[in-house]
Amino acid sequence: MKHIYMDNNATTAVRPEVLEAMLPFYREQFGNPSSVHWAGRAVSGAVEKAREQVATLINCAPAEIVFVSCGSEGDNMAIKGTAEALREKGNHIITTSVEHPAVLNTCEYLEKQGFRVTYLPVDKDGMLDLKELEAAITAETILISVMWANNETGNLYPIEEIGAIARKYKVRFHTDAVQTVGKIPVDVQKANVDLLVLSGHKLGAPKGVGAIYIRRGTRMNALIHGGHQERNRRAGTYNVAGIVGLGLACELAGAEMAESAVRIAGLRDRLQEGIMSAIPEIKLNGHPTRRLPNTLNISFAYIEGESLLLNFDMKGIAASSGSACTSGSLEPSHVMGAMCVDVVLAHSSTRFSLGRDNTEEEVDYVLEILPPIVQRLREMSPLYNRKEPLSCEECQVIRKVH
Ligand SMILES: Cc1ncc(COP(=O)(O)O)c(C=O)c1O
Ligand code: FES
Repeated sequence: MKHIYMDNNATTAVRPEVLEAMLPFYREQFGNPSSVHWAGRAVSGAVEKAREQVATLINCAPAEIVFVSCGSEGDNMAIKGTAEALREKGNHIITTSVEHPAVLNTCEYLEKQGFRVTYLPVDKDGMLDLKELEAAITAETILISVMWANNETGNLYPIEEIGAIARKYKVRFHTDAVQTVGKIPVDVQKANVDLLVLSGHKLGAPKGVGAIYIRRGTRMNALIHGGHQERNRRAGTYNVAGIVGLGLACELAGAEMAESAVRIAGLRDRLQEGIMSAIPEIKLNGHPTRRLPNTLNISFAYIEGESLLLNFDMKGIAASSGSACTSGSLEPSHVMGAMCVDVVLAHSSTRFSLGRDNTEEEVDYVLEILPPIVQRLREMSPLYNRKEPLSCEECQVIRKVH
């Protein structure tokens, strides 16, 4: 059976060159970079080289990069570290209703600690109203946290404009760029961000490593206390091999980005157009143009995203419904809920996220097998046969989305 992987927003394969570069650090170069002897010295240079590679990709100074274990840790550090450090100044945080759980659940945690959080709504395309954002700022606001790209729809948020607003009101600005870095150009100077988070496993580096950019002079509390690594900003023995892998993946992504973004967008558009011309009653979720080059999120009315994925899986195709963190539950995604996608469509939202290894043949294979699967599932669907929208009262599956 063919294996076609179209779930690159969940995770990516480690690039072969990246794995090769990492291996020596599991073998002969096993030292702890914090040690002053030969074994430590042999690897501390590799960590610093990786720091430069990451910094170059996002246009900051190497000293402004702190290595962490994953995107979730970076988001926790950015938000909790700011909330604690600026508690005297104010207790209000602004974010959006479509953030990843790493941000949303951190904000909910802080609400329990006495912080006030504004969750900005989005329109039906999943976009923000910046006037609403500006109006939400008060004298108490200490942080604005808006993701650069949404993991489910691929929507790109106007980070430069939000950064300018944050500057105007002297509010700190954090962006979760886990889905963005490595896919499209990211420049922290142009974007006016103070804190930015990225994650290795989304760009061809391994799982278990990420980084946070902390603009020079940004006062933050640490999340993990212990040794003096990362100039007291993040304790814990370095994941040397992971960090080396992240550094190389960033360098490769930077070198290839222009070419690969165009190629991947071409494949994504071929998939989108093929689906749209072959299957009726579908809806594109997210903004049609302001989105990542690799992401396509479509709802196939009347069918369950989960059953579609199961049928895909049997044909060797890996895609996803909702985000990797929330799929497995039958609740529709909070992102679809925030976009007011109706219940029949929310349940059938399916995400294809392409990557550098996908080919035109793979797209064509998906286009060949998809229409008959959708047709068969619709024929089996009681909703399709009755041709009427489901009311909230009748909804057995969704607890509360609107
Ligand atoms: C937008 C976004 N933020 C944060 C994360 C969490 O990153 P990690 O898996 O490295 O913890 C993800 C992962 O899916 C994501 O898509
Ligand atoms: S349709 Fe709204 S809760 Fe079921």
